[in-house]
Amino acid sequence: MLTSVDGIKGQVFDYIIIGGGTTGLVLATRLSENPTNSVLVLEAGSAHIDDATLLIPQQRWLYMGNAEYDWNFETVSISDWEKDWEAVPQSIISSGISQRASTLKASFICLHRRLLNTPTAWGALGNDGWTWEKFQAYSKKSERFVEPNHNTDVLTYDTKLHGEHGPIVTSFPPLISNLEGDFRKAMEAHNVPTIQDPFSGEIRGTSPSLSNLDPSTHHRAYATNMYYQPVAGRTNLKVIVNAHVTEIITTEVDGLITATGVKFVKSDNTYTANVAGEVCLTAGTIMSPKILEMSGIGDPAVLRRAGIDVKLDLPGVGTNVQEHLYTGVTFELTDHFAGEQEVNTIDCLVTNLGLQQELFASGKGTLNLNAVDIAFVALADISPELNAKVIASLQTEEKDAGLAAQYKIQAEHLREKVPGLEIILAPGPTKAPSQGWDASKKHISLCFASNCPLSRGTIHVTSKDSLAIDPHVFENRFDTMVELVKYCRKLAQTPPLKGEGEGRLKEIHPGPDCQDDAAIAEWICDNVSTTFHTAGSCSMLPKELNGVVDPQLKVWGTHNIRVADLSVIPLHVGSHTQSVAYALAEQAADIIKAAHEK
Ligand SMILES: Cc1cc2nc3c(=O)[nH]c(=O)nc-3n(C[C@H](O)[C@H](O)[C@H](O)COP(=O)(O)OP(=O)(O)OC[C@H]3O[C@@H](n4cnc5c(N)ncnc54)[C@H](O)[C@@H]3O)c2cc1C
Repeated sequence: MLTSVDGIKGQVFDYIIIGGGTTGLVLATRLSENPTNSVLVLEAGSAHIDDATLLIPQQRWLYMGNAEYDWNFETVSISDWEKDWEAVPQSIISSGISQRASTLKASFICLHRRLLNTPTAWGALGNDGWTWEKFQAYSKKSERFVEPNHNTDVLTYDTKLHGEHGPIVTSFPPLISNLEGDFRKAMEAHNVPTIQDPFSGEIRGTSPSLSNLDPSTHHRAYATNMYYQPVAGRTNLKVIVNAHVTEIITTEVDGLITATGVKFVKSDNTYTANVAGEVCLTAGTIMSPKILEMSGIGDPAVLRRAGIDVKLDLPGVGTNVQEHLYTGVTFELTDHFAGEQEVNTIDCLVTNLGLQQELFASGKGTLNLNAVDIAFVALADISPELNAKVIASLQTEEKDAGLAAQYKIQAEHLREKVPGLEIILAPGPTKAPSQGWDASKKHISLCFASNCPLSRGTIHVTSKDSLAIDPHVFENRFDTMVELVKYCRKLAQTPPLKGEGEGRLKEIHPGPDCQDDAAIAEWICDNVSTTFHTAGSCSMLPKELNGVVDPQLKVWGTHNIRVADLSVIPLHVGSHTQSVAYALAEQAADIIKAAHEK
């Protein structure tokens, strides 16, 4: 239950979970299944239980950048830009990475994907027990799939691949764009097949994406309402919100750092919560390394610079940060019909939001519209020449041992055409109307993301209060993004997506004036964004490969501190991360339970 600081006075908990977001609430729910375990969750954000701002997924403009919901993190300037990065406006750079605050950690459009090769790669990087089979089993454990009863020609699936009894309801959005069939045929014309259901793990191709939406309410289904709320009455599970953790309190026992409690600030007062069992960090990729460093665990040079006493020399903390990069080409739709059906786009959310809000509850209207079709492709699909160039560069570049092990796998993936790029058929523009489009018209975008980054960023404290997030995103060239722009343009000219005659897709961003590679690269610099899929800052890797946690998710050199959020991913997934976070947390819960049953 939600509790006050007084509600935990004098208690010593079996588990303290830092961060009540996606992974934290899964862990809290599972660890408190045993009534003899006492579990405390400390969450920096507010509760926002039953908050329509979050429950209606398409209302992202209400929470993005709103300090009540959003941490509004900013990155530092990109440090090693291939071109003269002084010329790049700071706004692009500083809008790099941001995460949401609150127990109600929510995602945008809620797309679920699973990619076979990545959990296998985590195992190959020295992590016994991390396999595709386990990942698939834990994904199913988190999921309750509801079959669609509309657009069944487009919304294909294989029930065998989905969970039936898990907490997170997955379904397809009630409203689709109606351009999906034409998009698939255009992709097929470029030798990218249509696949029935990507949950098999073989995702190369175009397929319909699931959303974490409850079709009985049309609301977002996520950790707060699907894991936590049903068990909120458990007396052994306590959650304090608006509790900002600043430090894990430790002592040394038998040469291992051992947590005895957690320091947190609430309403400007500092408190300590005591632990007898374990501290589990689930504060997310950006804040988990910060909390470790604030606790004296990290690279001694970083800690000393920030004025923090070194308790444990662990140089991997805050390194190996990986992110997906995202933007899109936007087109005005000059013909509003695909065959007999009108194309649905989100433009009318700008011109007639009131009507759309009225329609929402009945499952109608544009607030129920979501992107459905995503094509996952390999770099070799869009440019065999660039693919060969990147593979060669991975073999010759100098790097540390941890990165060398990851690059070896990334080169294999590139050779084997493992999809590392995605193209999304998005039913709307990529920018706000103030940035140059007319909301009285209809728009679609071919959005794209580069999901298997070669560069690695860092997240480190610079003092006791400040954090430097340095994404290093363009260190390994942005030719891939340039090729993706060209590929999306080619797709827009491919029948039947193109439409009749001159075509129905009139490009407005970047627009016809942006043609040569240098101009496209410049446009990308100005328009690229995070996908909020940041991972890797507390990587699960052998210590000698710069790892932070072992395969049991325990911080190397500690007795009872684990990290169980997306920061432990040692090599980024080529898919969206939310379903990965649920599966990871389910596996983490079993690891922790097993450790204490011994
Ligand atoms: C805007 C946005 C859109 C997204 N869209 C999608 C999507 O469409 N599909 C998809 O698959 N994925 C999406 N994601 C990604 C997905 O939501 C994340 O990968 C996932 O939630 C990560 O889970 P986590 O538990 O690691 O971290 P989080 O869910 O971020 O949880 C961390 C929690 O810790 C809390 N915390 C941080 N520091 C402290 C502290 N010092 N003390 C106490 N608490 C603290 C935070 O407030 C937060 O609640 C999106 C993410 C964002 C931000």
